[in-house]
Amino acid sequence: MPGNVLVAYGTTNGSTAQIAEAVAAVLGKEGLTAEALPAGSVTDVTRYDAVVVGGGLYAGRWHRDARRFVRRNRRALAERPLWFFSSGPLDASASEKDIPPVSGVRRAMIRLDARGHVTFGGCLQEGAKGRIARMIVRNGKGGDFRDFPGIEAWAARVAGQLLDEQEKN
Ligand SMILES: Cc1cc2nc3c(=O)[nH]c(=O)nc-3n(C[C@H](O)[C@H](O)[C@H](O)COP(=O)(O)O)c2cc1C
Repeated sequence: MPGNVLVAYGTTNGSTAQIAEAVAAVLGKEGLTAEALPAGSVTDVTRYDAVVVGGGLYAGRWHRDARRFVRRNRRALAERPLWFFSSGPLDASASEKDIPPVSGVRRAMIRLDARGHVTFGGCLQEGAKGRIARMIVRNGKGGDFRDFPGIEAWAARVAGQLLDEQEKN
C-alpha cells in the first residue's frame, strides 16, 4: 500500500524546503502520510512506500544533498514509485513552459525509472548565502518565482497516481 511518502530535499537558502513542505502538505490532505525532510538527514528510505526528491539548481546541477541522497539510496529508490522536482529559474519561465531536467537529473530518472519531473520557479532574496547569490539580489535579479498553486496541482497529481494504485492493490 503506497501510503507513506517521503519528500526529500536539497536546499541552500530554504526555498526548495518550502516547496517540499507544500508538496507533503498536499499529499497529506489527499489522504497519504507524508513528511518533508532534508535529504541529508534521511537514514532509512525503506520505511517509505514512495519518494519525491527535490533539489535547488546551482550552476546547472541539482543541489549536492539531493544528488548524494539519490546516489546513496539508489537501490531502494529504484524499487519505489519515484518523482523528482527541481527549483531554480529566477523568472517566470517555469510557470510558462515545461523546463526539462538538467542532464544529471535526467540520467538519474532513466536509471531509477522515475515517473516524472517538474521544474518549479526558484527564489533568491535578501540574506541569501554566498557571494554570487548576494550579487544577483543586489543587481535586482532575485525574487520569488515559486508558483504555489502550480506546485500544489503537481502534488495533487502525484497523490492521485498513488491513490489509484492503492485502490487497485
Ligand atoms: C550561485 C547560484 C547558481 C544558480 N544556478 C542556477 C541554475 O543553474 N539554474 C537555475 O535555474 N537556477 C539557478 N540558481 C537559482 C536557484 O536555483 C534558486 O535561487 C533556488 O530557488 C535556490 O533554492 P534553495 O533556496 O532551496 O537553495 C542559482 C542561484 C545561485 C545563487
